[in-house]
Amino acid sequence: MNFIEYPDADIMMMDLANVLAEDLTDALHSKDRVTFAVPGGTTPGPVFDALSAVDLPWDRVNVMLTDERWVPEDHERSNTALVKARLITNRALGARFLPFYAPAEQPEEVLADVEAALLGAMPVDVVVLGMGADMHTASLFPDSDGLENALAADAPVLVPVRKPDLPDVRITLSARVLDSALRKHVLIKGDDKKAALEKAHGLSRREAPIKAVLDGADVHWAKE
Ligand SMILES: O=C(O)[C@H](O)[C@@H](O)[C@H](O)[C@H](O)COP(=O)(O)O
Repeated sequence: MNFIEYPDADIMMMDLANVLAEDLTDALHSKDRVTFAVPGGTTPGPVFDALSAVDLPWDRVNVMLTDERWVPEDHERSNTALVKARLITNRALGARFLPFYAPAEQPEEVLADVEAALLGAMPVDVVVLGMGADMHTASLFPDSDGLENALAADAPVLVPVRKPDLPDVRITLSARVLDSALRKHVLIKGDDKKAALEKAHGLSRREAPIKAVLDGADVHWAKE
């Protein structure tokens, strides 16, 4: 793990957008199409804004989430809506978005079809991940139903996750899929998340799921 500290969050967001543009360009030198996985949440928006303005062959880029809340795209908590509004726009409008959500009460009803549509885009070439102060990443939440499956060496590509304190069911790329990405970036802000990352080193993957993706990852941190 490579920990990179920035003087402020704005500089971090711009720098990460530039690094991601380089990573995607490098990946595109050796593949016709590349796959880019991005998180939802409140942190990555400014990176998406900056990256969407970069002149890349976006029509050769598959974009998918690291995880999604099981809600329709018009729901305020939809990560799909966030990515379509702030990343797949401007010069990146031509990127191909591969959705995780499909109209069904529960993800298990459509999981096989959703996952089948992703297989052609595997493996993930470049991934950006967030992290919570509880040391979750994507939707790999400690003490959640689905975590064991999502952490398994033979896990499927997508895993449903449920936890009583989550407002909705989640669907997440499994740890093995996230960890196998060629380039891994973790984007975090604030002292609480820095402390959580330090605490994670002494814990298991079940207690601190972020540990499942840290080998070889660049962690980008700014105070605020
Ligand atoms: O669906 C999501 O919310 C994200 O994919 C999730 O994994 C996020 O990255 C962390 O929860 C951090 O969220 P913040 O950036 O809002 O702190």
